[in-house]
Amino acid sequence: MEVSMAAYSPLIHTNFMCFRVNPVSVDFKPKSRNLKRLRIFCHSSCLEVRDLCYRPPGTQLNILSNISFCLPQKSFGLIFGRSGSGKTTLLQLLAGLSKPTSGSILLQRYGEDRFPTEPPELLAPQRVGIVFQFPERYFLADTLLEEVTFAWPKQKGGLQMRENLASNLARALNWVGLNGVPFDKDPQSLSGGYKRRLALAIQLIQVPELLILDEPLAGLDWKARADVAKLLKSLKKELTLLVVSHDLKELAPLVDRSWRMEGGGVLKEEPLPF
Ligand SMILES: Nc1ncnc2c1ncn2[C@@H]1O[C@H](COP(=O)(O)OP(=O)(O)OP(=O)(O)O)[C@@H](O)[C@H]1O
Repeated sequence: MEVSMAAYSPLIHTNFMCFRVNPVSVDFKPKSRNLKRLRIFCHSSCLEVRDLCYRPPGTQLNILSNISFCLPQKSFGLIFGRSGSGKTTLLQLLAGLSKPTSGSILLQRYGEDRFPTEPPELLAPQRVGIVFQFPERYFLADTLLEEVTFAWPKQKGGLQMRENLASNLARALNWVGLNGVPFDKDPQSLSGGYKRRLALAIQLIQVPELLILDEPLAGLDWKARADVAKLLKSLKKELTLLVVSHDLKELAPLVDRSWRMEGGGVLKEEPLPF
């Protein structure tokens, strides 16, 4: 499902995140076919989604039914499944664009002893970054600099936040490989792959706790797809990524956990189907 500009524009610029934590060692039992049960170094926090249900206002049918899963910090989760099964709807709930009918979206933190440090906290939408399908369709500005700074706070009181964002800007552009591109370049003149990089950079400036991507390879040529997949692999070293995609083979090497969304909005952990 594509998202209207009205829904997208404020979101791409307003989802902020504020803090990061250090990794500790925990047991991680991936069910993916290609991964043995192993003990890896990870994760001082974990996204925990519990019993999430969604029924659009005024309807009788649940689009999402009792969805529960967890995704450790700095890992790559992939959701696949048939068109219309509810994948985009789930991403919209995680990003705070819609409110769940019931259930919760939490962040559980762990101490060095690998036990929870305190009860899980609600994951605020400001700490989630989201890149929608075909994000370049929603670019608004005439220059790269205007695009990345579009929704930075303009009022006087926002000075501190502007300074923080500015100090992250170079790092974000560097991260996605846009550091050599002139600030006055028209975003629409970039190649397909570089437009995706720009959409990612806008989210990375805010260093999200969770970065959500809806069909990140859709509509790109083979070279750009390979480049974006490589970029996602490098982002995974620093961020927690949750991706919805039909491009399973290209993303498979990155995947730590995968789930199939079935009809009726039921999510089941499942290895990739090939
Ligand atoms: N506000 C709404 N009211 C009624 N039905 C809705 C609403 N939002 C989504 N739907 C329906 O919910 C179902 C799930 O849609 P969604 O876009 O989440 O599926 P998807 O798995 O992401 O599909 P695709 O892979 O094609 O993007 C669809 O049948 C859609 O028409």
